[in-house]
Amino acid sequence: MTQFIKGQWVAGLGHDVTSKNPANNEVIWNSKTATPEQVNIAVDAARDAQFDWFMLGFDARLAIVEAYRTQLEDNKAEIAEVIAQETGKPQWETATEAGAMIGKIGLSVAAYHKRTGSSENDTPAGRAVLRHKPHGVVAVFGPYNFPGHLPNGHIVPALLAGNTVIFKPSELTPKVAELMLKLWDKAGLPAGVINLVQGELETGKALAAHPQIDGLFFTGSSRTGHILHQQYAGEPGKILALEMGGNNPLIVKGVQDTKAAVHDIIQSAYISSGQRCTCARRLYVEKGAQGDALLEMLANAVKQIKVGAWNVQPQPFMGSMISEIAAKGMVEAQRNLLNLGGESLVELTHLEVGTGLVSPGLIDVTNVIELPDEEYFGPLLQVVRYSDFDEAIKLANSTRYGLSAGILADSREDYDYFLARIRAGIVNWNKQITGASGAAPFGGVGASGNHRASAFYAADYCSYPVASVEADVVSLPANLSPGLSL
Ligand SMILES: NC(=O)c1ccc[n+]([C@@H]2O[C@H](COP(=O)([O-])OP(=O)(O)OC[C@H]3O[C@@H](n4cnc5c(N)ncnc54)[C@H](O)[C@@H]3O)[C@@H](O)[C@H]2O)c1
Ligand SMILES: O=CCC[C@H](NC(=O)CCC(=O)O)C(=O)O
Repeated sequence: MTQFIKGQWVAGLGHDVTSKNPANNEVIWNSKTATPEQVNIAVDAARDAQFDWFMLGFDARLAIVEAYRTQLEDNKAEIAEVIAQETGKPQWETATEAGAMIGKIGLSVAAYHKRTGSSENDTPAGRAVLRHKPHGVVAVFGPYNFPGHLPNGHIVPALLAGNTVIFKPSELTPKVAELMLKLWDKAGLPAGVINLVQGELETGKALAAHPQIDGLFFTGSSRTGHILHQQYAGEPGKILALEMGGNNPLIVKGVQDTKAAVHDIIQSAYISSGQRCTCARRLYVEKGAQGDALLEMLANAVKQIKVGAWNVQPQPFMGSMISEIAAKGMVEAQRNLLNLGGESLVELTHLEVGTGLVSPGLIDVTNVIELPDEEYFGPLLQVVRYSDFDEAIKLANSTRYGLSAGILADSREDYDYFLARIRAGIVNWNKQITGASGAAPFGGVGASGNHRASAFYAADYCSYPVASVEADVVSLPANLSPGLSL
């Protein structure tokens, strides 16, 4: 029983699907997909439950969301283990993902009040009241790389605002989604308020195209996000929030502490085996001796990064990629860059047939005339040597994406110059460009998002404002308009 519809666990009626531990190919979950008919039933259930959920009021909804937080806290170790087992990320890292899921509750409550909530002002025309109402029934689509934290970042604010939800997780991480729904169920969420439909393209398409959803909150690839955006053309009444990928640049300029810079570069490019939307993909390093020294130290450090299965001790920095297919995709991406004229500084290799384990790679692409503007979603950092700062910024901006960007530079002036010119939703100075805070808005421009930032601003896309002018009784104005007599 792996679909959760109208408060009941039911079997999928579609085709067989499995989920595998990518570090050893062992099957850890199997089921059948939800059919389009089951998606219809889930949407109907969410529609039936929505008004009562809204009318419960914020405090009653919050009490249930807080009961969910208690479930997350009580089951934190299991959540971290299931995420690790299904994604391949090491346990030290998935413990932080489970922690972020817990932290999301407090942040979403604060954001609800700060970004939405209600307010009143007396005006000459009457009492002006601002309230926010939920959109209604919303679909949440999640990615595989943060299968708990990122869907949670849509679901929690959506429920707090009074929406009901149909959640379609990544087909690569169904077990994490199932565990999340078990915890919501234990928290006492009324039937139909959240529904889970598991499956692949057929299930996702049926949900995204359903006429009875009022909004869709998506985190995933730019490719899928663009398909959804086209699908929603001509649907101004539906809210679409797209959180997509990036081809993120990091510039190094005038840094004294080379070792610290190398550390920030590694945390930017190789954490989660390069499978974060915010990961640095392109590194701009000044030509000359200082740049040569930095690259030498970086290459040595990259060669020493420990890679291994999620549960080995001592823990590796990088776990497995999500699948063998993803690992092979990275080997292919590297081959493509080499064919275009790239020069390998550290080779990315597929470490074990049948697994997603790869070693991290570093490639100098300075001589590639037309660098593909692609998000290679794995541990392969492209290095470009530059001659002057304006050239580096121009190259950094030569992407259709605009998610994260950063500069490592000891000069405040250089940072200000960069900040004014770089086009991205997350711009960091002397800090890694991964690990964004949930207390800030999180979203990109260009092909990375549609101006509906998530994290602290997720509250914004979970409701719409209602402006009212009110008086307790009907009363005549002191002066009637010219030409009126009563
Ligand atoms: N900006 C962000 O906040 C953010 C965060 C995490 C990941 N990402 C991006 O996500 C990507 C990795 O995740 P992924 O590979 O799981 O993404 P994906 O686009 O393949 O899948 C995301 C979700 O969409 C569904 N889907 C795929 N095609 C669909 C279609 N045609 N119609 C409806 N649903 C469809 C999938 O089943 C899944 O649930 C990377 O590009 C990464 O940069 C972005
Ligand atoms: O993979 C993409 C996002 C990873 C992560 N970003 C966040 O967690 C945003 C904050 C939030 O949603 O609460 C990162 O930047 O590493």
